[in-house]
Amino acid sequence: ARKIILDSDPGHDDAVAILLAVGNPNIELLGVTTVGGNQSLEKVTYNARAVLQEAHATDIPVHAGCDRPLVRKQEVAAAIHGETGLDGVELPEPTRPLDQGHAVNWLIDTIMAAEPKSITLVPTGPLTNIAMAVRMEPRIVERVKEVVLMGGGYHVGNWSAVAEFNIKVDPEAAHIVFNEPWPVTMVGLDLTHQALCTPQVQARIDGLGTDLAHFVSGLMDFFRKSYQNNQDFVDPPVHDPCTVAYLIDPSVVQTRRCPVDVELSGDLTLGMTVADLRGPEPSAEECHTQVATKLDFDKFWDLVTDAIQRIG
Ligand SMILES: Nc1ccc([C@@H]2N[C@H](CO)[C@@H](O)[C@H]2O)cc1
Ligand SMILES: [Ca+2]
Repeated sequence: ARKIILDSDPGHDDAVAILLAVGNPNIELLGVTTVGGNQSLEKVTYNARAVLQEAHATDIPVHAGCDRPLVRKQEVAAAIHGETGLDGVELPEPTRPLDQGHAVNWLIDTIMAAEPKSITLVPTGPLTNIAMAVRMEPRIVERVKEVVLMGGGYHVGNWSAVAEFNIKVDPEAAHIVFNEPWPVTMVGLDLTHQALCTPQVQARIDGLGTDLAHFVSGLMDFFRKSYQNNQDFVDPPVHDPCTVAYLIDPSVVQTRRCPVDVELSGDLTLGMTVADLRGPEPSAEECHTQVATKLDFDKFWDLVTDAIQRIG
């Protein structure tokens, strides 16, 4: 199984990413780390613990990380995820205490103790924790198998005309992560806006009939209303699990190798992930970054539904 660490800010779609990682047998979720993003660090950390509780996965450690960006002031996405960061459902009381120690230290210790190239980092929030870990222990860059992150977009923005929330909230952290010489797959909005939870998809999930199925459906109801009211979408795009789905089955997500860098000083373009799609596609030896382009919608939702069913 593919060993992963989910660095997240739950968040409705982060929650689905956690469930996909817990439910799919080809993924071994080593732990969840949290970062301030969709809501405060305290709220997203509670939410991560509650989602794992709901999935009966109380063996999975949760470590809290950075509560704000490296440089800039914190911004949350309360309009999308609500005051709790996971509005729309009753959250179970987590029985597993929050694991002690800062997420950045746990990330470094876990990666340095593991077989080289055995752990995949899956960030689905602002990249503050990952950037801090890289600066504290540069050797994690050569030891990590790859980074598959939800963030950015080469033609799409959602927190500005051209920038995506996870990147724009902490662009300096993103700049660090994209410029280290490790394999980075950017699963950006170009891809995740295809991962729409249509009423048909939601009905199929709800139809599983379990408490967890209804929990996920409740999350999607809230997420749909938020997206309708704030982003003029009919159906909500469930961004974060696209990263895990790609790791389970690479055929679910088509990619294109290209240079990607993060704008740090543009008035209009701060936080933009600038992908250079010109000319022939470079090789992996020439270019360590790739972007996700096309989603296999049916395969993706099959994986999500299957994981929810397997958890029971
Ligand atoms: N409008 C909006 C803002 C933030 C997010 C969160 N940030 C990423 C998408 O921008 C996802 O990780 C999601 O959790 C989603 C929608
Ligand atoms: Ca997220």
